[in-house]
Amino acid sequence: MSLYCGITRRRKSFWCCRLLSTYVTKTRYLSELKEDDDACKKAQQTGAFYLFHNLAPLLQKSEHQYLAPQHSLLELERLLGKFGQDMQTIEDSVLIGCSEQQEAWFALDLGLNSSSSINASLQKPEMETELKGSFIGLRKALFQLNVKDASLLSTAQALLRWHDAHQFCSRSGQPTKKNVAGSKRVCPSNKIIYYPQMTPVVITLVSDGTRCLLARQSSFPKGMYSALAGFCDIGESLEEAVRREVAEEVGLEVERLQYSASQHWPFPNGALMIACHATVKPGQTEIQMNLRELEAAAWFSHDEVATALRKDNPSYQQQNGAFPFWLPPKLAIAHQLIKEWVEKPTCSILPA
Ligand SMILES: NC(=O)c1ccc[n+]([C@@H]2O[C@H](COP(=O)([O-])OP(=O)(O)OC[C@H]3O[C@@H](n4cnc5c(N)ncnc54)[C@H](O)[C@@H]3O)[C@@H](O)[C@H]2O)c1
Ligand SMILES: [Mg+2]
Repeated sequence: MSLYCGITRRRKSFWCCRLLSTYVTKTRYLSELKEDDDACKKAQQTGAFYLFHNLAPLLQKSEHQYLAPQHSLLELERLLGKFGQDMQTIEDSVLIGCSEQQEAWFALDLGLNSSSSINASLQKPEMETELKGSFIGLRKALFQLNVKDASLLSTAQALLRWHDAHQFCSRSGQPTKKNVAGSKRVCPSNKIIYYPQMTPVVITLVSDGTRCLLARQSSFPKGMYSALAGFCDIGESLEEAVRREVAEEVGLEVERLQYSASQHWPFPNGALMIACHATVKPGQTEIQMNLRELEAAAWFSHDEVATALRKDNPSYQQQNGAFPFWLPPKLAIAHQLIKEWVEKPTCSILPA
């Protein structure tokens, strides 16, 4: 017994003294900032701010891509002062991450119609000149950002949007108050805590063993086809959501399902995209398209898909008036799912 205790003690001290990895240190720092308002306020002093206006991020154009500039608290205070804005606006900022050196990153929207920023929407062009950038819709800019900025700005936009839409307690009707990091809102009258939410969405690449099924909605850019996507219903498992969505949209029953990857997606209101491969029952490949949801759906050969993957978004129209077939850009999980199938078409017919 005593020997056992000795080993346990030695192990414990080993774990406590072990140098934590940068990732673990960073994660724990962020978790501390979410729980400790004073620590988070302190982090703002040395932190960096990403600016938004009505949920459009401030961006600077650099050759073929956009860059997301950072601003210090001092620069932000100077900007707010110059435009006669209330310094309290800074309290609306939300924590979105930190660097490896533990410089905290925040996002702040200068244009949302909270009481402290009511005049800001009038000053957008002047602010853009002052900040040497433009506030550009994320849908337009997302695919011209590097992976780090795309991920940070997607998180930031989803969090800012959630706070803007959850200003009041749904039970008491009283204004809710955010913590400094913006990881929750609390109703002062009944202490109900609201946490930011995202909606689970399944995205499925259906295969019949040799071909894959791609579809388009009328709202997609012309010529672009993607895997089948759909919001999970309440109470559903991931598997049930995939089966239902495929049945609803193209009238087919899938039988084998394999999880591939997931991705946070900022549209329409912050979704967790869960990507899967699935196969249809042998011989059951006749598409019965749901016209309320889709404009077109078809089976595509391996060659057709592999060729389309190599092309960028073609903005030209063919002579017959049709638009060439193309696939979602690299950053979208749909692209990754399709690429995975092209590289290994059997990935969707492995036993689940
Ligand atoms: N990142 C990617 O690669 C990728 C690819 C395709 C689709 N998507 C995303 O997936 C999302 C869902 O795809 P879809 O539009 O085909 O879904 P869908 O097939 O479930 O159809 C959308 C309809 O579902 C209903 N709906 C049910 N729950 C909803 C909820 N929580 N929020 C909004 N609408 C809800 C609405 O009537 C809406 O019109 C899209 O918004 C799109 O942005 C992402
Ligand atoms: Mg759909």
